[in-house]
Amino acid sequence: MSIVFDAVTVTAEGPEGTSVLLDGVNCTLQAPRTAIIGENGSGKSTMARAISGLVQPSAGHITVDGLDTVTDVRALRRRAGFIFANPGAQTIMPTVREDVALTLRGRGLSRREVSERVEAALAAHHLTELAERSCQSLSSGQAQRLALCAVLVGEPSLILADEPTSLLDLRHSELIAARLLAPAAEQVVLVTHDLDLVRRCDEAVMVSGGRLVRQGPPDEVVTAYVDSVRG
Ligand SMILES: Nc1ncnc2c1ncn2[C@@H]1O[C@H](COP(=O)(O)OP(=O)(O)OP(=O)(O)O)[C@@H](O)[C@H]1O
Repeated sequence: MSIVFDAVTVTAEGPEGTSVLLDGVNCTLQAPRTAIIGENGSGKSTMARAISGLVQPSAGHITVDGLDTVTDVRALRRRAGFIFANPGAQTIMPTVREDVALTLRGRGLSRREVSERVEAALAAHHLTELAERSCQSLSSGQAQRLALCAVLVGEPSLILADEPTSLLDLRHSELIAARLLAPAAEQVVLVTHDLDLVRRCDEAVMVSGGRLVRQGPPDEVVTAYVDSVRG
């Protein structure tokens, strides 16, 4: 798969006028696992949200395997799974099991197939014991695991994950990192501050002030990032 940013600018209107969130970003992301890194407010989440079509460029275009993120958004949503930074916003159904099953609705699967896939996904994310719990009653880390589980059960070709391990304890960070870095999807794009996780990806890009300032092997990009912070 290939994600192409072609002269992408994203702006937002606020009380203080127009803010530039992304500023003329050009890049092609095609490594199986790409990490987006940078300081708070640099534009990482905006990049991820723009790839998913949740945010629209005010200039330029983004394509995912040739699908335009604005005009082909429905086709794109069928292929991509998005894990938000605030996982509580992502649960729709009352219980954990129902929320995972929702992803498989409308796909023409038999009840048995749905049930088998849901139970396997719950087990893989250590959620079986919480399956009947109300989504609203989960801790933040449990909600983050549920969000990932509900995305992965749909077997998307592309996973966009915004800080997927930020709320997790060490054991579950490892579990989720392993799930994301294993070939769970053809392509995974992660926004993260976890530099160990970045080093386990195939490529990294660094964003600063809404611009893409570096792209390359994770070790090199992490070193440039650390140097830029420490001066
Ligand atoms: N709707 C909006 N209106 C105005 N400014 C916005 C809007 N959304 C984001 N921003 C600003 O755009 C900039 C980039 O935000 P973004 O969420 O992409 O940063 P980030 O790199 O993901 O940061 P963090 O590491 O803190 O999650 C920030 O300065 C943010 O305040």
